Amino acid sequence: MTTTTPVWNPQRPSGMPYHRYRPFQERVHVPAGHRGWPSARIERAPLWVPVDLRDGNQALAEPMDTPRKRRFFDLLTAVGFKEIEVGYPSASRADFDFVRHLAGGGAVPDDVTPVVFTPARADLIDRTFDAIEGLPRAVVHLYIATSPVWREVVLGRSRAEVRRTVREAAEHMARRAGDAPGIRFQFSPETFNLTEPDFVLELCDGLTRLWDASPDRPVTHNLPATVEIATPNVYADQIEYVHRNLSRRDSVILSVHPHNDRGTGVACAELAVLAGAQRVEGCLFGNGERTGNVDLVTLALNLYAQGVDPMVDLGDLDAVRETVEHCNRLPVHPRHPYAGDLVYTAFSGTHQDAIGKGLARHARRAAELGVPESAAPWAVPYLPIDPADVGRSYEAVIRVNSQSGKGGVAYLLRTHHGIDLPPRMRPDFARVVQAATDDSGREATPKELYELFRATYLTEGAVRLHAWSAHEPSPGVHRFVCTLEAGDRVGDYEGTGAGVPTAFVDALAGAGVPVEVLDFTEDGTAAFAECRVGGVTAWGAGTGPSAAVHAVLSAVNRAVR
Ligand SMILES: CC(=O)SCCNC(=O)CCNC(=O)[C@H](O)C(C)(C)COP(=O)(O)OP(=O)(O)OC[C@H]1O[C@@H](n2cnc3c(N)ncnc32)[C@H](O)[C@@H]1OP(=O)(O)O
Ligand SMILES: CC(C)C(=O)C(=O)O
Repeated sequence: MTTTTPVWNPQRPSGMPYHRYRPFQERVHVPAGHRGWPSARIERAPLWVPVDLRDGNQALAEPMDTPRKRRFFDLLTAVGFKEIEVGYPSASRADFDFVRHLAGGGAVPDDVTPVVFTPARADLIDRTFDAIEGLPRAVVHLYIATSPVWREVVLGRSRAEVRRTVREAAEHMARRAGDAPGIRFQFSPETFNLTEPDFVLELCDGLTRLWDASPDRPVTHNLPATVEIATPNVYADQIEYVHRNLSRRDSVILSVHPHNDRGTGVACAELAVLAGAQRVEGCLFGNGERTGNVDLVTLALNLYAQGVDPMVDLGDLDAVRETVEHCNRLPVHPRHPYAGDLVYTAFSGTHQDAIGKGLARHARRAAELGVPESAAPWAVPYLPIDPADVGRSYEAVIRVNSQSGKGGVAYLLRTHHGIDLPPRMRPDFARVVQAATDDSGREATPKELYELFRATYLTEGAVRLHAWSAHEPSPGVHRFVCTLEAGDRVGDYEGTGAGVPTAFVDALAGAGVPVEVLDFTEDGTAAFAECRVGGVTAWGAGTGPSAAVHAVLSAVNRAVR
């Protein structure tokens, strides 16, 4: 990359003290090696492991109590998660009690395995094992920070001392587990992404041996980006290096645990899976320490949007969100991928136009294929997935404000009120709507749009029609008899024509109001007419049984106004 500023870029030095921070290359050694991840593809979902009840929970101002944790746990099992980190039992009574609550029976489905988290201290490991007593299956997850800064600043231990601490903790875990068949082990070198790769391999391989892992009883090695420090490609290189160099690879489940400090947690997780990770830890909607853990909902639905089964059912995403918001007492952002209130909504005109056309084509395509719309292949512009697949209706897809255009306005009138404006009339009504929304500075609801439509096209004007009748004296010949008030003249008139509107126009001519009908459309709900009167052109509309007559009358009144 060039270091001199090109002439076309007028940006100036910020004055911020950026020089206080070091590039990742100076903080961590990323081994060069074979790099297969750039050309890999994700063809099936990794094992998702929600850590909301531990990592998410430890980041909350008010940690969850047992009823909230239980509600969250039930949601996770209902959605289809099969391994769930349920707490840090030695951290607090609330965490311990919840694990005891699960051990009490009834809550954990037979195919779900709870994970419990422990630091490398014998007394806390004991408390952890006391908590899981009675659970038929559990993963006991040991962690310790391993990177140089954490070793020096936090733990005050050398590499050798950390290695010894890990070994002693792991031996203690093995003793406590005895020969219980349902207990498996997990290890996390916390701050993996800042740790020397050879040290990670030394610790992980040592534990694979010590815990005697096998393909039938694999160990999980979980490699966290505890605090994100580099672009996601660096994390992918780090993961691929471990993936390719771990011993007894078939006895290891390689897991990742990205955080989101740089806002790239999702990218890190996806690239890590390309690089060989088989298991991903994260939280629903990205709760967690600081900027959060990687968001499992986004990851799962990103796969879904690529035609890969996410292996969790997020078909009622609003219900999932509601439970998570209740348990965490934190709102999900309206722009949050897939789940936010606004993520399937377009306000801007060209997007609305494209979505409206896309939805119409989707309906035609489904009909051609003879399948329901919910089964037809999806290709609607600006909507990466069908909102209906995650339980959203199309109702909020298009919303109108001053940024909107004719397509969006017409779509809302049609879908909410059954009024299908003819294409040539749409710009006319869009101008009316734009003037109103520019004046108010607000969105116009479908009800307000209808009110504007009514006030614009369905009101009376200077030319008034009093008593009238129409009949067809002979086939194809219509006769219109009426009393008309035009300005200060009132009189009885009659006209004939090929249809009711033309017979009415003939009567109008007799009353001294010469009208030329430029366009006329009628459907079951409404009629629309574009008329020219005295050189002025205007659109009008009518509804109900005399829609055709009122459409012409409305256009005339708008033209003579
Ligand atoms: C990245 C992560 O998410 S890690 C998980 C973070 N979660 C939590 O901390 C929530 C639960 N934590 C706790 O309940 C407590 O911190 C405990 C029980 C673990 C320890 O409590 P305390 O003994 O009061 O110590 P404190 O909370 O100050 O933690 C610091 C101590 O833990 C040590 N420590 C930190 N990590 C570990 C570890 N993985 N294994 C062993 N000891 C550790 C530190 O070296 C420090 O020891 P020191 O006091 O001798 O310097
Ligand atoms: C220790 C691991 C699992 C963790 O929570 C982290 O590094 O953020």
